[in-house]
Amino acid sequence: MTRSTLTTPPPGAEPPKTHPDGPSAGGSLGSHFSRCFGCGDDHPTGLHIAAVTPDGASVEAAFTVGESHQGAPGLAHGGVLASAMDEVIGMSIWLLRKPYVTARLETDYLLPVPVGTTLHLRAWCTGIAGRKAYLEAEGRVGAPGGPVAVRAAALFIEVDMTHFAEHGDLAALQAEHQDYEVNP
Ligand SMILES: CCCCCCCCCC(=O)SCCNC(=O)CCNC(=O)[C@H](O)C(C)(C)COP(=O)(O)OP(=O)(O)OC[C@H]1O[C@@H](n2cnc3c(N)ncnc32)[C@H](O)[C@@H]1OP(=O)(O)O
Repeated sequence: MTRSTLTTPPPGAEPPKTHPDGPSAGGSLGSHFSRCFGCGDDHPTGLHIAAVTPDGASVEAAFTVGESHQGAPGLAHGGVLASAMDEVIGMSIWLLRKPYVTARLETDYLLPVPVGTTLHLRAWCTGIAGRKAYLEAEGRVGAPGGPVAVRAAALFIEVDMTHFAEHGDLAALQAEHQDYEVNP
């Protein structure tokens, strides 16, 4: 894909080290927050993406484009597809059990995606350099080996829990993840 230097691991980047508390090969990831637009079960209009990890290091999910995801008539909105990419990439970095946020997301749209299409999504980490994580994702039409409709590359930055305390609603996050501490 067309990927900028900002989302390309620099020389010396290390492979990701998955956390022992993360799901093992074949396990489900679950939602990181019930009201998340990408994965939350309680979000009324969200994407409801549910992922598994085939190997403990990458994630896979299926996302069916619905009526509410249209941009042009009958076709998926590009922003919705970018959201799906962001979500599975975020799920894949959560295998490290450290909080990261999206700093940069690059997306290539290779094929139009009609309403009713199931996209088979996959995301993985290509390297870690300090607080920076480099990640990629793809969405294939109809089957895990189908044609690639969307590709993405991302730079995620590791933050600490004060990021959510200062800018968001840490209490809501901790209500679902009692293990998070603001000052671990
Ligand atoms: C606990 C579970 C939580 C799960 C969360 C799931 C989230 C799902 C994914 C999302 O949707 S996250 C929501 C969308 N993203 C954001 O709201 C992030 C908004 N941006 C920020 O909060 C800050 O800009 C950020 C934390 C990313 C960085 O700010 P910092 O002050 O911590 O770091 P700094 O600006 O010093 O940048 C650190 C390094 O990253 C680089 N960098 C930061 N932003 C960049 C960018 N956009 N492009 C390229 N490089 C970037 C920056 O140049 C620098 O490189 P060097 O160390 O080499 O100097």
